[in-house]
Amino acid sequence: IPNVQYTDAHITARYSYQTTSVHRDGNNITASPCATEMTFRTERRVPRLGVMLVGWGGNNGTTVTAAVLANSLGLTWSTKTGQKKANYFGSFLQASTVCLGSGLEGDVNIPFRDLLPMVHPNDIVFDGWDISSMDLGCAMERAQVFDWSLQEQLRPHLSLMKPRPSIYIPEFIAANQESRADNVLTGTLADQVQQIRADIRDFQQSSGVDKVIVLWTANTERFTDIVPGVNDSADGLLAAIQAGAEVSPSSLFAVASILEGCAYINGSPQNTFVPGVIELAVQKGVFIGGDDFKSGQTKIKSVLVDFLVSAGIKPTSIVSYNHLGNNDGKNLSAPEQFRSKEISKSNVVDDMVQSNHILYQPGEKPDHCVVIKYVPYVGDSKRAMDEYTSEIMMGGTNTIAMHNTCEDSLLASPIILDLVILTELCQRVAVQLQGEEEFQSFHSVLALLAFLCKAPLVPPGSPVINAFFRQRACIENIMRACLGLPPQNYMLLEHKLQKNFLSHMSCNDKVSALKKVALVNGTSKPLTNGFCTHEDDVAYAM
Ligand SMILES: NC(=O)c1ccc[n+]([C@@H]2O[C@H](COP(=O)([O-])OP(=O)(O)OC[C@H]3O[C@@H](n4cnc5c(N)ncnc54)[C@H](O)[C@@H]3O)[C@@H](O)[C@H]2O)c1
Ligand SMILES: O=P([O-])([O-])O[C@@H]1[C@@H](O)[C@H](O)[C@@H](O)[C@H](O)[C@@H]1O
Repeated sequence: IPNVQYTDAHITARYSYQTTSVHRDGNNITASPCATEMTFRTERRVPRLGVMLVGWGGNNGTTVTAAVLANSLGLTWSTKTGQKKANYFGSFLQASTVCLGSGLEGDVNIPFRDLLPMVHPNDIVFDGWDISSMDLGCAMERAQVFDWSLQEQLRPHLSLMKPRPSIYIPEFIAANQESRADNVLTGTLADQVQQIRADIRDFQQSSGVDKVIVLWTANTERFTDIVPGVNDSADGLLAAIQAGAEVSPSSLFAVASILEGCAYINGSPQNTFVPGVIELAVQKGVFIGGDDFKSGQTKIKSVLVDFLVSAGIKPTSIVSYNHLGNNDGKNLSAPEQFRSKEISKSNVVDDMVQSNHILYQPGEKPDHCVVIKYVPYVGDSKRAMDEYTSEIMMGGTNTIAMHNTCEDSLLASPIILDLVILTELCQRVAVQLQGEEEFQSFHSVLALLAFLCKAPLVPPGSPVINAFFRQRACIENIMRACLGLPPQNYMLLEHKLQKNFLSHMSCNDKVSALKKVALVNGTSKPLTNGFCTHEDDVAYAM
């Protein structure tokens, strides 16, 4: 296809970025179509990826590591409801599909992961840190997430995995975590940052991975005050660390990762990314992303409120209650740590509410209440109850109530995989604007991860989008752009006119044969037959 070129090294696609520029002059609004010509270039070689988890011995850390091991070993196990098989349900890359387009046979849907060459979770190598010294076999048992018959198969492998000693500053997490802290670094903050950097290098060298991504899935910290001269600039932050000023463990890990050239993702709600961290990431051209995995109640909220507001129904009261008994819940039972979570769970409706000035006056928003209670007996099985009350036509009200029970770590673990795999893919994408020589990468603040986060971190001045399907379409359409394919428009005009014009469409069907290239371990060779499944370790390219 003329606008896409395949070499062994790259997929290079010329793309016309079509937008609508709007100018408002009083009550007059002018909308003009715009086209920005650009070229997307994607490296095709998929690297061997190492993921270092901060909080590796926690429920999420052990669960995601164990799940990858179970999938890579193809494990099955017996339960009271029958035989279970390892899978990646809950990962949008591994377990959801996209409509590639339509042909004479109708829509063609393919696995999301097959749009572009990307890391397969089975191939990820894990390592990490924890303030608890417990090996991952015992930590898996402590987490109480997996069936016993599965744990027995996994334990011999996981027991060999031991978290590295970590940075521990008690004031940042709940006091009830102190009994866990038997695996902590000593020395100055600068010494500890150097140790974390050495750990990253040691892991890369000993494991033989090509690149490392660091992800925080340790406990939620209290928010950090932004202090001029301490954390409001990169230089100030580096000097503050040398001087031993107050810097949170999560920010210290971010600094260490960035200085080692490793992307850093924050799966918790605290403000790890103080201005100094963001500036350092931009200076070093390293990706950062977060905050707070969007896994359960908040994910549903970003769908339900979008549906209600888009349908012209006015949510006026949202109450999100849940209780859980895992260690995360224990940490969140402390006020300052709960406050961090309350903030990230509360801001998720802002963009949808602000988009509809018919329903809401400027500054008006629904009542929104977040409650989290710690009930040890229920463990990782979070019980969530939500109530959405809305105004409907002519003074009517509509109340939606829902109850949602799940193992919280089995919701978060696939999110962790999507975060690191999408981040690694973005590290291989570059964009050249027409008329410019150089190719540029995405901004260091990787806003594309918004789909996976409760409180998306975006580049300064960028809009924060929380609406679930807008976020998902953003990822899909950017990946389509890398293939030179237009965004999905869902118009299906070919079926809506009096005369069906399918036969007149100058599209793929007219192209003698889609150039399909099998991508096997980074090399490429022409396919001899039709599309293959991912299980054949191929990706599609047209
Ligand atoms: N569905 C979910 O599970 C979900 C969703 C969104 C966000 N989160 C967030 O993910 C994080 C982890 O959740 P979890 O259920 O795995 O919690 P967890 O308490 O089971 O695990 C956290 C781990 O971090 C360790 N830790 C604490 N401070 C540390 C430090 N400074 N360095 C290294 N390790 C440290 C703890 O020892 C523990 O093993 C929490 O912040 C939680 O709020 C979880
Ligand atoms: O993802 P979600 O269900 O909206 O939010 C969850 C909270 O409700 C839960 O109490 C907390 O322990 C998890 O860390 C997660 O943040």
